[in-house]
Amino acid sequence: MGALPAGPVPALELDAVCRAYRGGVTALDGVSLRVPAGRMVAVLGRSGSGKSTLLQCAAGLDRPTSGTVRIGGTGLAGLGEAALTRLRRDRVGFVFQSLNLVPSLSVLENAALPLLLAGQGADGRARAALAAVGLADRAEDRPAQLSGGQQQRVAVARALVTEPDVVFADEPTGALDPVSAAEVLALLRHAADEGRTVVMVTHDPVAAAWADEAVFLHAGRIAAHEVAPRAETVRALLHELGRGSDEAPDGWPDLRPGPSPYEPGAGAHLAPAAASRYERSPR
Ligand SMILES: Nc1ncnc2c1ncn2[C@@H]1O[C@H](COP(=O)(O)OP(=O)(O)OP(=O)(O)O)[C@@H](O)[C@H]1O
Repeated sequence: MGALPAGPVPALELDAVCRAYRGGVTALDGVSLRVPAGRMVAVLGRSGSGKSTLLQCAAGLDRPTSGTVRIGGTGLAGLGEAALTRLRRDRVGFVFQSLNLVPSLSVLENAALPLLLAGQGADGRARAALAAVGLADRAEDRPAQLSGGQQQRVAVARALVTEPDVVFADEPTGALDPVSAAEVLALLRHAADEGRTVVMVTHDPVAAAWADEAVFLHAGRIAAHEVAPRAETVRALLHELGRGSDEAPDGWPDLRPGPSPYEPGAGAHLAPAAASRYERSPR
């Protein structure tokens, strides 16, 4: 393989990442992905295509069998557990579908949790993070006193409280009604517009339309990607994908073993985000 062209360091870079599980399942089979700072990427694909595994490997929660993951140019493979934990704590935020809020803690304490765990003063920053998600007045409540959408906004506040470079979101809107989902998506979009990188796994074509790019996984490989995705085209691609077997569906660009669409500079042609911060306008 030739030397990579020089360019700005991507916020997130996966190079030929494979993840095989015992028992012979290859969940990821040579995934390469480069995401510059300030980009929001949606990861789609049918159940079992490897989306969660991709997120786990990219976030340093799981270690690939082979291939490399870099966050801000730092290779994760070379880090010991303590350094990896620090990197995750300082530079990465997570939002999960299952929220993971601590019921016995207040909303404010939940938002502050990453800072508290790091032994840092948390109150001011956590209040600011709560204000940013519109929940300043619910700081003293317990999570159970909030709606599902509000709880997910607390989870977003917690993910952003450390001002991370990269935010990973796994089905962040899966359990929400459309209005609450739009509120959460607007917050993630806003984070990207502020310069953070957002990688979001979703099954929802409408959610994917908030992203700058959509990546479609099929049998552990990137089968296609779409720049400035629209819900209708994402839906159509997912439909095609659903009809596929273990091979890339007919008519899909098979990107193996050619270059990744995420080579440096690949995003330079992207149109600026079409949406206002809190309301996604149709493309
Ligand atoms: N710990 C594990 N041990 C063995 N196989 C696993 C493990 N985790 C995932 N797999 C397998 O790896 C493949 C990819 O799983 P993954 O959870 O990444 O898919 P996914 O696209 O996120 O699916 P879903 O949309 O259903 O969440 C599947 O075949 C799954 O069964």
